[in-house]
Amino acid sequence: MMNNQAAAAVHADGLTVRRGTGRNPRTVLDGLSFDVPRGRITGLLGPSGCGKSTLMRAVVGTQAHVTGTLDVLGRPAGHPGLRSRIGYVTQAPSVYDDLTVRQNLDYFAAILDPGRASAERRRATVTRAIADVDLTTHTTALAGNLSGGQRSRVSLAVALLGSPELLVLDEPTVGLDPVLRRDLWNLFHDLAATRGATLLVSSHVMDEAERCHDLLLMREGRLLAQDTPEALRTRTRTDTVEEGFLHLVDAANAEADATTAAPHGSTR
Ligand SMILES: Nc1ncnc2c1ncn2[C@@H]1O[C@H](COP(=O)(O)OP(=O)(O)OP(=O)(O)O)[C@@H](O)[C@H]1O
Repeated sequence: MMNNQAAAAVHADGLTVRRGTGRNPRTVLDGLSFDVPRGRITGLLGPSGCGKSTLMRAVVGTQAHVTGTLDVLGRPAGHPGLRSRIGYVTQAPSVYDDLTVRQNLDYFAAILDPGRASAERRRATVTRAIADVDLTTHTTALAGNLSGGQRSRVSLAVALLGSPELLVLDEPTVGLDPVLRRDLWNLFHDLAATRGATLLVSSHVMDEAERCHDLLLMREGRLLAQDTPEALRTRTRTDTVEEGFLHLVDAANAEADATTAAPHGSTR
């Protein structure tokens, strides 16, 4: 029998995160338990503020006040040995505006793979990463002169440099036109299929859910469902993941209302 937990790229059990300062920290992730399977694309979907970025920060090890179990590539999240195995792209592109696209990539490649002896390998890696994100015609452009979408793709190229086993991408398609969005999703599928990478991709656009292999649907810091898009549609008897998500939200609300309205004589 396959051991899902051992095979998972990310395994969470009772994952809880409290954020905020002072005497009133808020629970923003509330006891999440899930697995992110290896070599597949898992979409992390839910409305703005539901906790997607916090979950991603916990996975890459940059989030404080994390409790419960959170294992990443077989090690506790945040373990130093995971740094080179994970590529992380935040919502704010982290590129140097006064460097060209190629110089940005050269800079980060030199940190990952330093030394004169690896210069040729670095050059090839940089060229491939630029091609991956379709910026070959912009290699000599200053990052500061690029559009928002192009800058995001430079960030993504940086994350691809080390051929990471796990890519954590926080809303990578925000602000992109439909053609670029499609091209990026094709790239994500290619990375999973040909390089065996695991991708955890967040979005609040539900139609992007249809492009994922697996889904984690979140709402208000809780997990509403973990399913494939098809299984979710079938289970909720809906035509789209968006309708399925709304169905689950309505069911959760009805359950909460029923609990609140429980009769006084209840034995609970
Ligand atoms: N530094 C912080 N201190 C306290 N609470 C925070 C902090 N940052 C975020 N939060 C709260 O944590 C919750 C989850 O935020 P998070 O950024 O993870 O959501 P999200 O789903 O990624 O939202 P979006 O799609 O808008 O990026 C929100 O209610 C937010 O207000």
